[in-house]
Parts: sequence; C-alpha cells; structure tokens
Amino acid sequence: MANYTPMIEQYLKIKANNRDSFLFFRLGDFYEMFFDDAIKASRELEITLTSRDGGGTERIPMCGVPYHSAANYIKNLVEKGYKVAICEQVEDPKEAKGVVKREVVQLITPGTVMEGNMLDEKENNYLASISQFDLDTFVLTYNDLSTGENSAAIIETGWERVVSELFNRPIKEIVIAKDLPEAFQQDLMERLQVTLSFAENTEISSELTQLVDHLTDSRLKQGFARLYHYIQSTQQRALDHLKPVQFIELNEYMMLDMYSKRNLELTETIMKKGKQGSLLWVLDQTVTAMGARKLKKWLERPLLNHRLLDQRYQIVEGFMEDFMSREAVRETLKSIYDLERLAGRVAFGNVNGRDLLQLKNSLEKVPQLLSILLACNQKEINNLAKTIDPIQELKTLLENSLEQDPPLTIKEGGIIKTGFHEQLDEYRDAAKNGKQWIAELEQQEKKATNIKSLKIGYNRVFGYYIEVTKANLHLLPEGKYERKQTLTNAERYITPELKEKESLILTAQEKSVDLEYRLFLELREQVKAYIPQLQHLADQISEIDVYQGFATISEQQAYVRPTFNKNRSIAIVKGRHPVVEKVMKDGMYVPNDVTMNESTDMLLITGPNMSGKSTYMRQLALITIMAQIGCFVPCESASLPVFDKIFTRIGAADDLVAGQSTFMVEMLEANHALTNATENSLILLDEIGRGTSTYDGMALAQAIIEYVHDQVGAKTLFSTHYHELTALEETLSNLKNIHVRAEEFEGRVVFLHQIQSGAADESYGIHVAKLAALPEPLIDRATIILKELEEKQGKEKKAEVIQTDESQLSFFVSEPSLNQSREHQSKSEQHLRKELQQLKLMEMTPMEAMNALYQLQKKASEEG
Ligand SMILES: Nc1ncnc2c1ncn2[C@@H]1O[C@H](COP(=O)(O)OP(=O)(O)OP(=O)(O)O)[C@@H](O)[C@H]1O
Repeated sequence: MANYTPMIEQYLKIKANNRDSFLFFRLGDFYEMFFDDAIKASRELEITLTSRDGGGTERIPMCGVPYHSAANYIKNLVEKGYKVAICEQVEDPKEAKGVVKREVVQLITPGTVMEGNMLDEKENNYLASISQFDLDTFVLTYNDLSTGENSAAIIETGWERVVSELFNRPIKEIVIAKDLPEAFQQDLMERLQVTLSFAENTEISSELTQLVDHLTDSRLKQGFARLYHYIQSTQQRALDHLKPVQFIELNEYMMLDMYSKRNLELTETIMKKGKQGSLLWVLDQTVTAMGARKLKKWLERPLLNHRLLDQRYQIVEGFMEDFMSREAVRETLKSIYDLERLAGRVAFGNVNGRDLLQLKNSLEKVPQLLSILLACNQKEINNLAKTIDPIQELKTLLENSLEQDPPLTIKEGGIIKTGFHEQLDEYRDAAKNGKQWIAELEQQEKKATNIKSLKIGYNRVFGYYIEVTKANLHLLPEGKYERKQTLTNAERYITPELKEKESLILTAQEKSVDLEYRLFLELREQVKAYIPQLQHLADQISEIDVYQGFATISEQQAYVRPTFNKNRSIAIVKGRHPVVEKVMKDGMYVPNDVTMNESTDMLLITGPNMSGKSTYMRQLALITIMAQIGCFVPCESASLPVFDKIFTRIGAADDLVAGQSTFMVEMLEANHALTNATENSLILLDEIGRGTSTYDGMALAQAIIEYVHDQVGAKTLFSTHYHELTALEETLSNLKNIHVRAEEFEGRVVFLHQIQSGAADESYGIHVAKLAALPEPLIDRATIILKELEEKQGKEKKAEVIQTDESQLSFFVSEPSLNQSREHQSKSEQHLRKELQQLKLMEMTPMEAMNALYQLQKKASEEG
C-alpha cells in the first residue's frame, strides 16, 4: 500500500463509496479527478491528462475542470450514461485542521438530472426500477424527478413483458437489486442501452408512506421503496414535489410490444432514430412542452376503455368544430410556461425571480384560457374547464411581490416589488432618495430652529452632521443636539434621528439586498405550498394542449372521427398512412380500404415488391393506434374494434447488437405474437419466412397462417411473396386474399398502390429488376428463363400447397403425386428453377445480378 498524502487518502476513501461514478473532487477553483477516473475522463471529455505527486512511488494521473464551467462537462458525461459524484469542501479551509473536510453532496445520474440544459423539454426523463418477486412477477416503478411524476405497475407474465414495458418509455436509468439474474442485467444493457444502478429494498419511511399509502398491493410499495431509496441517496435534499405513486393497471391499455413500437416508428424512426418521420412527428401539434410530453405518454399507452375514448373524442370534436376557440386556446397556451418542471424546481429550491415571474405570467393567462373553454359549444370542454383551479391567490401573491424585470441572480436584489414590504421600501427609499431626504431634513431643521444658515453636511469621520454658526448657537434648543466637532466659527451636531437615517442611508443598499434575498426565499417557500395545485393545473393544461393538437392536425390532414364496434369488424374507407401521406406531395398517396368483417380474420396480401404491402399493413396499425389515443384518423370513415394488443413483424429488423440473425429475430417476433395474441389483437406479419430457403420459408409461413387462423383468431394481415399460399383461401374459411394492383405498361410495371380482392396472379420480380435499371440483356434473358420455367411447370405451382387435414401439418402434396409432377423435369431444370427463385434481386447490385444470371445461363446451356 502506497504511502499517500492525507488528501489522496481522503480521495481514495470517498472514491471507495462511489466506485461507479466519476468523482469530481473539489480542490480550490477546480474539480479534479485522479487515477482511472482521470484517464477515462480525459478521453471522454477531451481534456489534458496530467499527473501529480501523491506520496506514492509513482505519480498519480490527474485531470480537472474549472468549477465555473463544470456544468457542461457534467452534462457531457451524464449524456453518455455516466454518473458524476460532486464532492465539495464542506468546511472553511481557513478553519480546517489538516485536510479540509470533503463530502459528496450530490450524485448526478442520467435518470436524476434536474438541470434544464440536460433535459429535453419535450420528453420525460424517467428513472425506473425493477423488483422481482417470483419467476414471472415483477414490479416496475417510474419516477421523473423533473416533474415529480411517480408510477408503478405489476407484471405477472414474465421478463419479455418487462422489457417491452420499459422499452415503451424514455428511460435513462434503471435501479435494480444486485441479485437480479445476470442474464436480465445483460439483456437490459443490450436491448435498452440504459445505465444500471443498484439499490436494495428498504423500510418504508414516513416521507415515503405519504407517496405509497394508497396503494393496496404491498409489492408496489416495496418496489417503489427501492426507487425512492435511490433517489434520496443521490439527491440528499428535499423531495417535496414528488407526487403520490400512480398505479398503472396495464390491462387498461393496449399492449404494444417493443417490436411494434419500433417497427411502426411511433416515436422515432428505425434508421435515423429521430422524431422526424415518426407518427409522433405528424401528430405533435402541441404548443407547450408539457403538452408534448403528455402526447408522447398517450402514444405509449393507447386506451381500451370506450367511455374514456368517447370523452377524448368529444373534446377533440369540439375543438375541430370551433376553429376560433381552438386558435385562441393555442395562442393562450403559447404564453404558458412549463409549470410541471417549474414545480419541481421550486421544490428543489432552484428557481430565480424570472422563473417566478414566468409563473405569474402563466397564471395570469389561465382565466383567459378558462373563459375560452367555457364559451366553447361543447359540454365536455366546458366540464373540463370547470374542474380547473386557476390558483389565483398564488397569482396575486406573485403579482404583489415581484418586480417586472427581475435579474437571473437571486442575491443582488431587484426581485421584490415596491409596496410589498414596508421595511424594504424604506431601505430602498433611503438608498435612492438619501440626498433628497437630507435636504428635506435641512429645511425642517431650519424652520424649527429659525437658523437660516443651518446646514447638513457629511464627512467620512463623523458621517452626517448639522452645522450651526457660533452666532446662532443660542437659537438651538437644549438637549436635542449632541455636539460632535467644534470649528473656529461653527459647531457640528448630530441628532439620534440624523444618525438613524444615516445608518439607513449608508447601509440601505446592503440591507435592501439582504432583505430582498430573505423575502425571496420566503416567497419561494410560500410557492412551495402550491406545488400539488400547480402540478394538477399543469396536467390539465397539457391535456388541453394535446386535444387542441389532435384537432389541429385532424383538420389540416382531413382526419375523421372513427367509431368503435363490438363485433370485431374493421371497415376503413379510403384509409391513408399518416406519415407517408404527409411526406408525399398533395394527392399522391393512394387511399385504400380495409374490410374485415366478423368472419374475416386474416388477409393474405400478395403483390410485387415495392407495391405498398408493408405500407398498407402499417397504415392499419397506425390508424388503430391513433383511434385508441383519441385522435381522428386518416380516412373517409372508420369503424374499428378496440384492439387489446398489437404485434408486428415488419421490415428488416436489425437486432444484430444482440448477436441474432435476421431470421432468428423474425422467428422471435413471430413467436412473441403467436403466444401472446388474443382474438382481440391485431397481428401484422410481413414476409414471414423470407429469411430462409424457399421451401423452408414457405412451410413456416403456411404453418404460422394456419396456427393464427385456427388457434389465435386475431385479426391478422399477412403479406407474402409466396403466391402458392393464396390457395389457402379455399381451405381456411376466415382467410381472404387481397393483392396490390400493379399494371404493365409498355413492358414496364406501374405500381398503382391499390389494394384489390383476390390474389396477385403474376410475379413482378423481373419488372422490379428493370426499374432498378439492371442491364437490358439480363432482363431479356430472365424473361425467357421465366417463360420456359412457367411453361414447364404450368399451373402445378398452386397444387403444391397442401390442403392440410388436422393431423397433418406437412406442406406438400403426397409423395407419389409430387414425384409424378416432377418426372417431367430433369433434375437440372429443377435445380435451375430453384436457384432462379431464390435470387434476391432487390438485394443485389446490377453486377451481382448479372453474374448470377450469367452462371444460370452457363448451367442451362451446359445441361442443354
Ligand atoms: N398507398 C400508397 N400510395 C402512394 N404510394 C405508396 C402507397 N403505398 C406505398 N407507397 C410507396 O411505395 C413504396 C413501397 O412501399 P412498401 O415498402 O409498402 O412496399 P412493399 O410491397 O412492402 O415492398 P417489399 O415487398 O419490397 O417490402 C413506399 O416507399 C411508398 O413511397
């Protein structure tokens, strides 16, 4: 063990308790880091690594950041998922005996940041916790420290659902028990890429009781205790703004698994991971940050309850029909500040005069908002308005106390309004009008004594004095004046009043600043008492913002109010994909119907590549989700069931981080859907089986279709390239074929993006290859080969799809007939055909396609 200096010893001791954080160790005007922290921080922050002698045999690596600019460095580290422990000097160095005492005063972690510049204003910043109770039972809890929101849910269906739930929210950090299985911990880091922190369950303290007392299930209380314990230990300060824990009954919301949320690009796109191009991007017409956060929450949890949905719809409809009111609401909301986060900062003692002024200005707008809402011709909107408390006594308090233009700092005065506090007014008067006041006193004294030459002067030794010439001394009354100085022909006096005023004048500035600071702190305390009311108001205002946003986008994009039916049928007339439509030029999007009555559970969609199969499937899911969050939907009319869950297997899932092949991911996603869906769910399966060899893939696809059809009964859209599967319509009574129409025009394929009933009768692969500008000779040759193959095979292709009986899941017709049909083909022809079918033209470069075709041609001529 090295013989370190006492300061380094102190550092090591503190570091030992903060192993998983960067320790910002305060040394004078710098935060210093040592040893491995220094090496890592210098790399992450791009700052110079130096070293210092610490008493050991080797110099100690060191790097530091100035105290005044530390915020940006901290932000940088926290955004990268690290934690930072702030270690301050907690005694005056002048009074310290030996090494100055230091303590960690705050732990800044990705899930507990409060500083405005580290938070995305339109997004919640969640810290979550997981507590496992038995193999399949978990309690999840959430906290957003910046808004004070707390919630908890129980999951009794296993780990996968836990991950899906967590994936559904913007979570920055998860608190777990050390003994949560290693595999789970690994899974969280890989799939959710969040910071993991550890805390054990603790006793339920009295502060915590207030937050969890109403929860009936003790597991929720225990789960939240873990989270609370962690917040307390990192923050070490008042947590007055934390709201009681809201129990989330997951069964009351549509379940969106993590694949669906990603595949449907609800809040961010798969490729760019940005909001632009997502459903949220289209729908977000909110004007406040609180509204934007609320919308995101609604999108994460579509509703199942008809009554609640109806309520939302009535309000949106009210705003749709009343353009003037809606515009007035939008205008008013624009001047309302983020009350929710402000309440959090009030609790943390982080607000300044300007924040309180903004609070006052916001509260001033609320009565205006209420009168607009009350004047709306829609009962639900009026009712909503009636429940809003505009907290006018707080507004009055702030109005009476705050200056018009307070500074950013809170210790330099200029915050409290004149007239609010008598003493403060006097200080200010004294400071400002000191000379005026002295002049007035001089006049009063002259008048009282009748000495015309009496004057009041000032010098640094005696301060203010009254000077009377010797000739007039006899006019001074006895006792009131105290002589201070004698000059040749005059005497200088002071009076208690003059001295009192003098000290007022001289210290007025200082005193007024001190008093203002005290008054500001008092005011802040008073505002604290309004936190729950402010939070409630913020919640209502954010809802109004979402409603007006829904109405705004619905009018802009001509969305309509959907109706819900209880007979499991879908009737969408001229539906559109909200995002694709928005990015396309006006009128370019081709609307399509979706018709699935009670007895149609599955639509099997065929059609060429690029024709719009996945867009059609996504369109249905997005319309469904929009409908279940209370937004109008892009179509001419829609009657929908309320779906309990949505499962999707769409597009090229890229889960290579987890080391899984695309095909494996496809199977996992399909499995997730098959095992969790109910007959009230919606399943979208796009090109299942594409990731493996043709027969293998086709066999799986058919088996999956049959399973969903017979066992699950969920409404399902299944798109496929395997035209052979369309024969299933004859045997599966609830399955219907539809296809995307494409037409040939002068030898080229033209995508009409129109959905029609029945199966597509041609493969357009070669035409798509043509669109992709593959060399013409290659296209010609492929056309010939295709023709030859088709002639040889005739219509036998369709016959290959077996009409399964219950006991048999086999895919092909019985061996003898198969052999018969294949007797005509030489082995090589079969081989060629298979190879041609397996060519993934869309995934090839023209050169690769050319080579592949050349090889085929070579083989064909060799055989020939
Ligand atoms: N209804 C529509 N109206 C206008 N354009 C559309 C429509 N549907 C799809 N498109 C356009 O066609 C393109 C291809 O659509 P999509 O990806 O849905 O095709 P696909 O049939 O699923 O293709 P693949 O089989 O190759 O996956 C989209 O990028 C979109 O721009």
